[in-house]
Amino acid sequence: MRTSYTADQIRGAEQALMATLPEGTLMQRAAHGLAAVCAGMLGRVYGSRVLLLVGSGDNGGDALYAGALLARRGARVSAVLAGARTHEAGLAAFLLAGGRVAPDVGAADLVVDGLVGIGGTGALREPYAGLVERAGGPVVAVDVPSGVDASTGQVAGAAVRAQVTVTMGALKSGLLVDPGASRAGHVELVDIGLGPYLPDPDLAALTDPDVAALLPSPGAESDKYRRGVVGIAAGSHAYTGAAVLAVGGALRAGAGMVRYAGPSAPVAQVRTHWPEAVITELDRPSLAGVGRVQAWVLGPGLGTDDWAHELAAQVLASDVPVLIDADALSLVARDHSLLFRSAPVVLTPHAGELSRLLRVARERIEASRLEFVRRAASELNATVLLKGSTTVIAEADRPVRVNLTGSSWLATGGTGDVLSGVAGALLAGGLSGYDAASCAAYLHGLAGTLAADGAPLVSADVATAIPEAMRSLRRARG
Ligand SMILES: NC(=O)C1=CN([C@@H]2O[C@H](COP(=O)(O)OP(=O)(O)OC[C@H]3O[C@@H](n4cnc5c(N)ncnc54)[C@H](OP(=O)(O)O)[C@@H]3O)[C@@H](O)[C@H]2O)[C@@H](O)CC1
Ligand SMILES: Nc1ncnc2c1ncn2[C@@H]1O[C@H](COP(=O)(O)OP(=O)(O)O)[C@@H](O)[C@H]1O
Ligand SMILES: [K+]
Repeated sequence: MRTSYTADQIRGAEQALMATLPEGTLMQRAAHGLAAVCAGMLGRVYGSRVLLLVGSGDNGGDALYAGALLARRGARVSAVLAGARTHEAGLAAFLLAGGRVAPDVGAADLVVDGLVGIGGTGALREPYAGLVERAGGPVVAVDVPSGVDASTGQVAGAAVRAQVTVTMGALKSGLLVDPGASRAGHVELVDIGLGPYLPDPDLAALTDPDVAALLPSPGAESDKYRRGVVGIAAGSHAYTGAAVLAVGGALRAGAGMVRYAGPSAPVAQVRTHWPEAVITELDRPSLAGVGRVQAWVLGPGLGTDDWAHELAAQVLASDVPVLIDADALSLVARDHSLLFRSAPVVLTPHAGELSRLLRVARERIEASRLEFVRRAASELNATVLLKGSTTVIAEADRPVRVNLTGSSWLATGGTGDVLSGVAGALLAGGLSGYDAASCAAYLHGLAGTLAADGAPLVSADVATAIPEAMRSLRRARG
């Protein structure tokens, strides 16, 4: 499990650790780690040109001490002092090591962004914003890319786009969640001894072994019913493909059995693609003849008419976990009373669907994914998986899970339908909503990466690659 923290949490831990150490120790540890990463990026340090962007706080201090270490190894290091103040001891060490102060940015083999770290608030002000725009060359960000909110990943204006971010002591949540995550590039963590002082994390991210340990796998006593039967209420005369994809996701993710219920047009498609599915053709919105399931997937391609509403109401009146996706999210947005039930609910909206559920503009949700996924989980009393370039999963009183797998090739029609089937199979297999959603996002992202392999994929490829993704996890676990 990887964990991350807000700026306030980091500051609290740093203060507790600092109280046990001689003054300046932490900054020296930070600077050594930073200089080592810079040296690795430069390859040959001697004779290279390094430009430091130095702000008024300790983030600038880290940059100056690291600049001093590089200057001692023969780099030509210059520093633009952008703040009203400069870290005094850091500047003295930098000048003593042969660094020089420059009036403005110039050509460099490496730019070190020490403008602001966890002390940054809001959009970058001038002259910082202008420096960020003008500086050329590969950038290593100190602690967080300046302009990215360390706690949330929000970017309010100009922000550094780093190749590498060297972060001190522990990951900051803003490095894991877009838009901040895509500004951070590759993240290197420098151990400064903060571990024992860290509180419960703000975010948690599953890793290969975590997911391998959580995934259900059949034992000697298993049969198809014990492995989990998933019901899929999806598809309509207008949208048949979504049903095929959701059923495919559930089958490939290891459901013991998939029961599909829908009208004649998607039934014909599902029957053709998935002879394994047990199908009930519905001529009216009733689940009377469908048989028992351990979890439902409700919504892909379902439509939003009265027929769909009635079917959704029946599914939600059951006593098993229900995953609500796509059109069923629109039904719920119009009629929140559908969510009044005691069995677990997992919602899997993208930002547009969450915008309808919360009545908040889509752009605001994309800019502040953590805030709105938390709000949705608490207001709707459900596990909420918010899809997109960063997928985040929230449930009341648990750390938000952030998904670290995936590929932007997944941004293509129908991949969300596959995800709903995968998550449904895991719910039916006995995982909680929180674990089923997190593991499904992880597998789906991994399968997307495997299926794309650097080129376009179609959503059915993602379902096909789910077993390979599972195998790769189990291989990693040994
Ligand atoms: N504590 C420790 O043990 C360790 C800390 N470490 C390091 O210290 C960093 C935190 O240092 P910090 O607290 O001094 O804050 P920091 O991020 O440098 O910036 C604060 C100043 O920036 C300014 N400013 C803010 N927003 C702005 C904006 N939008 N646009 C423009 N300016 C803005 C504002 O200054 P003002 O403008 O008010 O003069 C504010 O005072 C941390 O990230 C890590 O790198 C490591 O060495 C490990 C040990
Ligand atoms: N830029 C991106 N990077 C990574 N994953 C993405 C990106 N954009 C979309 N995705 C993923 O692709 C899937 C798209 O789902 P969704 O929006 O429901 O599409 P559809 O409704 O067409 O099935 C989600 O799992 C989402 O997280
Ligand atoms: K920075």
